[in-house]
Amino acid sequence: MYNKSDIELKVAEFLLQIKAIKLQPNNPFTWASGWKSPIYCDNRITLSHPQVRTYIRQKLAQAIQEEFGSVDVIAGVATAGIPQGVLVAQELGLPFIYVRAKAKEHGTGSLIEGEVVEGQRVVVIEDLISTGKSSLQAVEALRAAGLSVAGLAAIFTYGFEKADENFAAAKCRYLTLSNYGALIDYAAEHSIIAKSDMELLSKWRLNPSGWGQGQALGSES
Ligand SMILES: O=P(O)(O)OC[C@H]1O[C@H](OP(=O)(O)OP(=O)(O)O)[C@H](O)[C@@H]1O
Ligand SMILES: O=C(O)c1cc(=O)[nH]c(=O)[nH]1
Repeated sequence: MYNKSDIELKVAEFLLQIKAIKLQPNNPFTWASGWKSPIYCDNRITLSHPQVRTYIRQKLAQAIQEEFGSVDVIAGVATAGIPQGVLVAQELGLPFIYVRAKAKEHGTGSLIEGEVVEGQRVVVIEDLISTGKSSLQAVEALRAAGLSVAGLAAIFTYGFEKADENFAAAKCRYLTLSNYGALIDYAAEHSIIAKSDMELLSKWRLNPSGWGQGQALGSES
């Protein structure tokens, strides 16, 4: 049986343990959306840890079966969603395709790689959702190619309202194994993140799109 809150906390624990969660308030990360952020969740590091990547692969596969039912093909979002998607496709014994951020400019000129079969039911695999823009760009490409998108599954979401709005507008369901709330709960319970950083994260989380703009870095108030 798939117990969501246990999985949310277990994945958060793994991400902290393997140092996939990075904090750099004084040297903020620039996200794909252009937002500046004191935190970065690098799910790519899970690939270097067989125990962690196996857990993620198995739990994503289980969640997909429970939430989305029968599926014909798994699609990965380039680049970080590709290896995770391959692992899930292997676990489920399904074909795999992937969606590039933009069409290849030489060779086949493809936007989607692999065997694209119109009418197939696909689940899209992403590593992480911030605004959801990268994920939904892949969803739209798959729909434009004639596939039916059952939903999207990712390892982690920041749980931003913006992402929920974007997925709702695109009429696309999504699930994630873990999220920012679970990460903060786990870190607080086990005193993993320093109090000063926890306070900074609380302020950041109130206005993530505006954080780091027009203020001295590391001293936002
Ligand atoms: O929800 P969003 O606001 O779109 O942000 C999340 C996206 O950002 C990251 O990809 P990135 O573009 O950094 O590239 P990569 O996957 O090639 O590493 C991540 O892998 C997601 O695809
Ligand atoms: O929004 C992003 O670009 C992003 C944020 C994050 O924490 N991790 C990541 O891989 N991408």
